[in-house]
Amino acid sequence: MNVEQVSKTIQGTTVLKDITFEVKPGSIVGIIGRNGAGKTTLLRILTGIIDPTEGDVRIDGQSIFDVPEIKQNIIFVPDSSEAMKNYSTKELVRLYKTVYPRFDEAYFHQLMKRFNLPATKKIKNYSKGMKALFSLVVAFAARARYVILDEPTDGLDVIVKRRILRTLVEEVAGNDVSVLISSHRLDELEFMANDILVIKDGRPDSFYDLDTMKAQYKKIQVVFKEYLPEELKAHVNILNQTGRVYTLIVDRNMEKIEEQIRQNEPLLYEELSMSLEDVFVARLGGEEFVS
Ligand SMILES: Nc1ncnc2c1ncn2[C@@H]1O[C@H](COP(=O)(O)OP(=O)(O)OP(=O)(O)O)[C@@H](O)[C@H]1O
Repeated sequence: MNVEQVSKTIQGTTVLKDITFEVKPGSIVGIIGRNGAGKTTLLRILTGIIDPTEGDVRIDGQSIFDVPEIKQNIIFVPDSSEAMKNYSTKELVRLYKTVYPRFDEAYFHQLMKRFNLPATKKIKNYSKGMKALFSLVVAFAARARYVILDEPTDGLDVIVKRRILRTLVEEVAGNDVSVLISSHRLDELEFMANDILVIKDGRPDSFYDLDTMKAQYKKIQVVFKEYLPEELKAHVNILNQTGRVYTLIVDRNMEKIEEQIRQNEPLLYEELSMSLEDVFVARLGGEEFVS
């Protein structure tokens, strides 16, 4: 799937601007950004629910907006199953079969059994966890090549969460499905995503494979004799400060800053490993993260 310079303006406001990236077959792409950055709007465009103001989304070179059948390759799992609530499992299977001709009923029943999901007359009778699992069962049974998930583990207990994440990883590995996930759970994305798209105020901030992204920064723990020198404050991200102990994120290219830190003869200077959460703070943190 190729997302090409997608922009969206809603009521005169630019919600997305020039988003371009590629989803490779069999990969998991995590979409991260602060609240209101435009993630859900982007997912809705990628699914063909709303049109972009500019740009295109193509699968095998064909636009999902020009060739409606192409949308059979994409399934969207929204963050709520509200739309399904008054349907029975049977009715939903029938419905999905009309939209997704490759819907695999045998696989559907296999997954229902695996998750101990009973058939129900109304989806609203399911618990929150059951609803989330059911949405996933339907999505994978549809045999779409691209599964798009908005906050798939929001509000779920740890057991259900793990089952969902494991199923996602298995599907990608076993069936060559590609998954796009918008999530605030960076620890979860870190465990499974190959690539990460960072959106900042509707604009692409970066698109990297996770390892390259982490390699761009250095996380260091440093203890100064006094406090962090003023001249450094504007050039580092302070992740944490306890007394004179600082955890900082420094851009790898900012050798001058590192040199300046060392010139202050810190009592301790230690490199730590970067997490995706650290990258998020470094790229999107802004002022309020700096103490
Ligand atoms: N239909 C709409 N009408 C007006 N504004 C909209 C509409 N849809 C989205 N927006 C605006 O677009 C911006 C991006 O919203 P979006 O829901 O895509 O963000 P998000 O990154 O998914 O946020 P969150 O992480 O909080 O769910 C917000 O400022 C929102 O108010």
